[in-house]
Amino acid sequence: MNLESLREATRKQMPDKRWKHTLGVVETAIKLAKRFDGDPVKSELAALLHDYSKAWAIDRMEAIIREQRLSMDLLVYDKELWHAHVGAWAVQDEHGITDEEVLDAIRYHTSGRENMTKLDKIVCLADYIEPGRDYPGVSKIRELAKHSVEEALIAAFDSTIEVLIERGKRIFPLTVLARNDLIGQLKQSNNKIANGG
Ligand SMILES: Nc1ncnc2c1ncn2[C@@H]1O[C@H](COP(=O)(O)OP(=O)(O)O)[C@@H](O)[C@H]1O
Repeated sequence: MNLESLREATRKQMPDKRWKHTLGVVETAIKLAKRFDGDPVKSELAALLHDYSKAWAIDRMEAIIREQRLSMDLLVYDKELWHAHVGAWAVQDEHGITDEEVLDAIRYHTSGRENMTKLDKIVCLADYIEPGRDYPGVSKIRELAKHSVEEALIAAFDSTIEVLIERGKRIFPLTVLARNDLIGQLKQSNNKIANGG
């Protein structure tokens, strides 16, 4: 399947507002890939497909999670998390996408995870800072994203965790693990710099 028909198929899954957001994520992911030595081709593909199932009915997503045994523990957390796992399954099922790196970047774009790949980081961060995003703290995250994917993602996860706490919601633990891991990665790279390389 070529990129143009994937675009059309993806556009059909969502309302115009979500499609506009998707195009913003694509544009931002390509920029981040160029800035941080990522893979612009995979970044474009994963960004295009990241919200493939976002507008699907909750019942449809729940059925897929159960039938495909995607990640049963997901069901007790915010439904906003479901589309990422369902989307990774759907693009494989409907369009034969088999690149595990791309599928993982779709699957973990909302929560993050431990040991995020560069592609995971790029797609997740692009989703937080694409030009259409407007929420408290977004300009600080955009500023950080000019020099460090890790620092920007930590700030992004902080903002999500803060909102979840304010609203008294459960926190899906992968986001906490992702944040801890990114802090460790930053410490390591700072130590390397302090020790001369
Ligand atoms: N660790 C988490 N635990 C619970 N809910 C989460 C977590 N991370 C993200 N979410 C939920 O997912 C939402 C963001 O999902 P996202 O795919 O970025 O949707 P949108 O593109 O509509 O902002 C957050 O507002 C929050 O409700």
